[in-house]
Amino acid sequence: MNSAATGKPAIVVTAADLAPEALALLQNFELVFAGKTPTESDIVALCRKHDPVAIIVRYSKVGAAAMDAAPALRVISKHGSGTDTIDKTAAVERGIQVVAAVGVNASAVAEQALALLLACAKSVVGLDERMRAGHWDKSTHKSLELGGKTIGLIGLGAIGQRLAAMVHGLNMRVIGFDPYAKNLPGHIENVSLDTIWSEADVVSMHCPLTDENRGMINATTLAQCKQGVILVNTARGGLVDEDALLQAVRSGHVQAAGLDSFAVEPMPAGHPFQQEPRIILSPHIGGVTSAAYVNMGVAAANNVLDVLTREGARRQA
Ligand SMILES: NC(=O)c1ccc[n+]([C@@H]2O[C@H](COP(=O)([O-])OP(=O)(O)OC[C@H]3O[C@@H](n4cnc5c(N)ncnc54)[C@H](O)[C@@H]3O)[C@@H](O)[C@H]2O)c1
Ligand SMILES: O=C(O)[C@H](O)COP(=O)(O)O
Repeated sequence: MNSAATGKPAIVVTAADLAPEALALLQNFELVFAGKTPTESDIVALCRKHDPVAIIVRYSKVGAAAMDAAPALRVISKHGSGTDTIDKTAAVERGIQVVAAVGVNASAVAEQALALLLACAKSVVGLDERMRAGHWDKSTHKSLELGGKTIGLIGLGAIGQRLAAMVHGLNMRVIGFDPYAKNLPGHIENVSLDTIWSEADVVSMHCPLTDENRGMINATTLAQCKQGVILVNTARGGLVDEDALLQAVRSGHVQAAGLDSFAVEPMPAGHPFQQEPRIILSPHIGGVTSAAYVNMGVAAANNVLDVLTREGARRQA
């Protein structure tokens, strides 16, 4: 619906801002920003008030209630790759298109996964803290050498394949599990999940979160992993049973974990991960380099424009 104030159709953005390059593409729309930490009910209220033609999703869930509050809604566009916070079934039922900006943050996230992996293998954070406290651990410390070790990538799409190329350069053996991947480069072996658990020294998550794979890293699968495995998760927190991971790190079965995504975000104060030095944390910033932030905004905006243009053309035909 067009805004009474501006006469322009509205777009709700579930964030506080967009890159200037994305704003420039959306000048013919009234942009309604939901703020830094919007809840699902905030989005529903904004939809009811502004009846947007599009929602650009960064934070918060977008479910059937938001869709029903916005009769003009034609497209839900993810500022990024993962669409797990969008109720896609409800969108299909209502003829609303869901689009994602897949690939534009792949290098950024793969680099973050590598940074977390290296931080785990080389104890970067712990050694830094020890030195600042006046210690010199040269005679006692031994790092893990990744060259020659096996990494198991779960999900071999844009990010998984970028990381595969990076760790191939470290002379790691790269195995992966992806039931849908085709035409993989020769340095990646697509194997069964059982092979991942039994052969990987590092397991790194790069698949979408779905109802089928929620909690796939759990007490059972962790127990199947090699003693001393490192887990990296830059995908979605819901893929990991956090209690099971914590127990496995505390027991030493998991040597270390590098996490950029969490079951609940922002991670609640007092979360036990904060007390565990062998769990390295980053606040879901894997996809947010300066370049990727621009690219995600531009792709999300262009995806909105594409759908609205196609819809307009279809209506005129
Ligand atoms: N931390 C971040 O900031 C950040 C940024 C971007 C993406 N992500 C997450 O990473 C995920 C992957 O992103 P991408 O851009 O590589 O997406 P992508 O679509 O290019 O790749 C995902 C791959 O996972 C595979 N897959 C689907 N279900 C699977 C399953 N059950 N087991 C194994 N593989 C499966 C698909 O076939 C596909 O090849 C996103 O869905 C998102 O959740 C996180
Ligand atoms: O799925 C994604 O691409 C990420 O979660 C990043 O998206 P965001 O930084 O816009 O939340």
